[in-house]
Amino acid sequence: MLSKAALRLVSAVSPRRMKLLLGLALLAYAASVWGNFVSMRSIQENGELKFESKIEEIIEPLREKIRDLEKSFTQKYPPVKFLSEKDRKRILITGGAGFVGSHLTDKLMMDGHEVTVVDNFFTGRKRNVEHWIGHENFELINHDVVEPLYIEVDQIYHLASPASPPNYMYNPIKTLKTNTIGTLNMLGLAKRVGARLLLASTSEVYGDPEVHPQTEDYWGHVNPIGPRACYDEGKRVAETMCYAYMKQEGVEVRVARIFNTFGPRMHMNDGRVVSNFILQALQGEPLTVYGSGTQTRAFQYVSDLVNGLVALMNSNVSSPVNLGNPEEHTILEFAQLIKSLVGSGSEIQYLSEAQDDPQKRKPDIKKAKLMLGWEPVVPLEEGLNKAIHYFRKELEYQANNQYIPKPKPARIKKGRTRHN
Ligand SMILES: O=C(O)[C@H]1O[C@H](OP(=O)(O)OP(=O)(O)OC[C@H]2O[C@@H](n3ccc(=O)[nH]c3=O)[C@H](O)[C@@H]2O)[C@H](O)[C@@H](O)[C@@H]1O
Repeated sequence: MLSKAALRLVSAVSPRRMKLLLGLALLAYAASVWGNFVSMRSIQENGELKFESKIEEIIEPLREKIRDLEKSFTQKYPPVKFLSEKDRKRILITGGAGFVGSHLTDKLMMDGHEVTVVDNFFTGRKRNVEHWIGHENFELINHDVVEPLYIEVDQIYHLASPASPPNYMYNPIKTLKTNTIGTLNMLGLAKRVGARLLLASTSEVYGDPEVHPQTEDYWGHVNPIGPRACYDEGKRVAETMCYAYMKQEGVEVRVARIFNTFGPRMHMNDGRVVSNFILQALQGEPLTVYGSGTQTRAFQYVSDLVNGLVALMNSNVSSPVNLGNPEEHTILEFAQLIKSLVGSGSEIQYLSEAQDDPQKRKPDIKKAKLMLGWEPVVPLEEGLNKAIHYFRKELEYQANNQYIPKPKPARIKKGRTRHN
């Protein structure tokens, strides 16, 4: 039926119309083919777009990570002043990676000087100065001052020596060598290059003092054969060497008698009273008081000491100067203060008295006030809170990275025990 009707229609159409119709059909076919092609392309393009945006989603966080890594590799240093050639000094700090030395390094670097730190890392740590490594004004040398050193400098801050009683008693001969041979070497260097040398001496030169508070003209009361002598006598002879080089060789010397100092970057195992009490209070352990706790000390915050050292170095005072905070406390009062600042319920544990422990100590700082215009400005509690914050962070750090090495068994060789 349908084919008959179609035939009739076709025969009714003239050949011209037929051509037109065929042309139109061809055009429609071509259009439909093109349409399909275009829609397929757009599906494909859409797919590609989606694929690309998916890849972008994955890549962007990776790019972000690379940017972060690049940032962490491009070391950012603390801000440093620009000093003209005339004002910029080449400064050597022996023991510059230690507790006091590293704070002094920070100050002198930020003031715009060129600083060379020399340390044998017995009590110092690279970590204390790592924020300067790579800076054009900074150099770190792993060197023991017991060996000579040949460098060109304008000023020498000679701080190298263990300062905590357990550390300096650990190897008394080494403590003596550091304070005698080490000081001779540094004075020799100062003489050779015409540098000024500041010796970090100590309140321990007064021993267990019979004069209170201690003035610079007091000669002291030291047991020359006791357990503290390696440090006390080592520093006393170091002072003697400074003045011999000054008189005989014309070396410019400065001598700072440093009283008890505390602050961040004290070693966790330092063993001095401030770090011991803070760590004990933070961990809820008993605070170990040696003896009755009635012995006294006066504690200064490290930034005050650093300002005093720089003021002394740049002054014209060549005789010894006390640098300390005259606020005196008994050790027991000090234990109670730290307990309350930490908010700790730790007990007080009385242990036997340390041999030759000075029974009272407090600096007379009239000379520093008058001749350097210096005095401590950081209140004890403020300084202690900073130190507590530091040790709290150190404990957290330790807890997250704790690595307890297994003790190595002694190696047996040919039937005999060898000490590793
Ligand atoms: O901190 C310092 O700058 C000084 O430290 C020590 O001198 P010392 O006063 O004996 O320092 P600590 O070991 O902190 O002792 C202070 C007092 O606390 C007592 N102490 C210490 C540690 C402890 O856990 N418990 C405790 O009661 C000691 O017996 C002593 O009476 C060094 O010998 C000095 O050279 C140094 O300048």
